[in-house]
Amino acid sequence: MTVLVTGGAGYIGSHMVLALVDAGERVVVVDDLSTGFRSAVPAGVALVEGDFGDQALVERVIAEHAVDAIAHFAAKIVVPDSVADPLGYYLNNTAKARNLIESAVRAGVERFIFSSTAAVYGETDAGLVTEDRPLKPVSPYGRSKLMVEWMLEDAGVAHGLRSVVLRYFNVAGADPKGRAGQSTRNATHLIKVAVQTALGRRERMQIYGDDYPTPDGTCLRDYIQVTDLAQAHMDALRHLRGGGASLTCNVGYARGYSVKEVVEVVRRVSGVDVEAVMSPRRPGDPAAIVASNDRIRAELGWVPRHDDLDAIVGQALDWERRLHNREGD
Ligand SMILES: NC(=O)c1ccc[n+]([C@@H]2O[C@H](COP(=O)([O-])OP(=O)(O)OC[C@H]3O[C@@H](n4cnc5c(N)ncnc54)[C@H](O)[C@@H]3O)[C@@H](O)[C@H]2O)c1
Ligand SMILES: O=c1ccn([C@@H]2O[C@H](COP(=O)(O)OP(=O)(O)O[C@H]3O[C@H](CO)[C@@H](O)[C@H](O)[C@H]3O)[C@@H](O)[C@H]2O)c(=O)[nH]1
Repeated sequence: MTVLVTGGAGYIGSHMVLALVDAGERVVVVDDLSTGFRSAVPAGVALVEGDFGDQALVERVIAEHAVDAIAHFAAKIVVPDSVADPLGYYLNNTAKARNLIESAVRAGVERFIFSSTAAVYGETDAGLVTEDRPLKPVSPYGRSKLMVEWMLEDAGVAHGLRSVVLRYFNVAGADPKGRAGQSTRNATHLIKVAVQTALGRRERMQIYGDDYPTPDGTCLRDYIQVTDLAQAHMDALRHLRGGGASLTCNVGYARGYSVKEVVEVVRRVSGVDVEAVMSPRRPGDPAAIVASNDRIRAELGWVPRHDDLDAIVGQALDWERRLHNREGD
């Protein structure tokens, strides 16, 4: 039995590949390396360079590797880019996911784990977001993912495909053993940008909007450590292999930090007085979004082990230093 990981050369997918290899699982990665890196796939793991929407390719991989489960990470992921290029996002994240789901059904793969996002909720009022909140995504990115959730639900009813949909909140940090991290070029994620600024890779950073209805006026987010997130997928895989029913779960720590608080943590942990310039709001950003994680704890037995923003920032700093030494990868 082999797990097919789409997007396994990317940031989060590569941590999932490590978790699978650490657990003794067989893995095959399909990745077109559009934002991922060959070097992120550990030696000994098969990397098929190609498009996950290419049904002939995917069905051949499923047959050749005896795939019994698919963990689908591959996507375009930048919220403001999705506002500028919605059709590109709907093609890659939605239309190609339709093909992949059809390939799973045709090839008899019955287990599917999907990387969804907190962006499916859109604006939320105060309090922790539970999975049954109304889904009103405010960006094409969020909509492109929500449609995949619906396809999985419908394919489950029609074809018996069982799925775990994981709605990640803001993913950050790196493998605590230093084997993987976020290598994304021109990254837009807050912690990565702040850490790069601390290390002098960027002169200054921007804080997008301080007039939100939040305690300090900047946006609140729930930062989930990437190894804890990979573990959620391992728990989901065990659930599906054990015959568990389809499920949708948030993955977050139920604790929000404002943009200003994150920048302060980066200043403290790095010892550098990062220059952060107040700027206008960025399109597509909801004011606050913090997860309830009761369901994933109860249904999948997920236990977070890395819920510590100082440590997350420390891992991101370590990885960024290492990346700099390896530039040209
Ligand atoms: N980073 C976050 O904070 C976050 C939060 C919520 C959800 N997610 C979701 O997690 C998943 C992984 O995100 P990431 O941060 O690791 O991004 P990433 O860009 O590092 O990884 C995406 C990977 O998918 C590959 N890819 C993209 N389109 C492809 C295609 N058509 N065919 C084959 N490969 C393709 C890229 O080359 C890359 O390796 C995405 O689905 C994203 O929507 C991320
Ligand atoms: O240089 C920066 C970068 C970000 N921000 C702010 O920081 C917050 C977090 O932004 P970012 O790290 O870009 O994450 P999000 O836009 O919240 O989106 C992330 O988190 C979502 C889930 O919540 C995922 O679906 C997306 O893929 C992922 O990019 C937002 O308020 C941004 O406006 C800044 O102020 N300055």
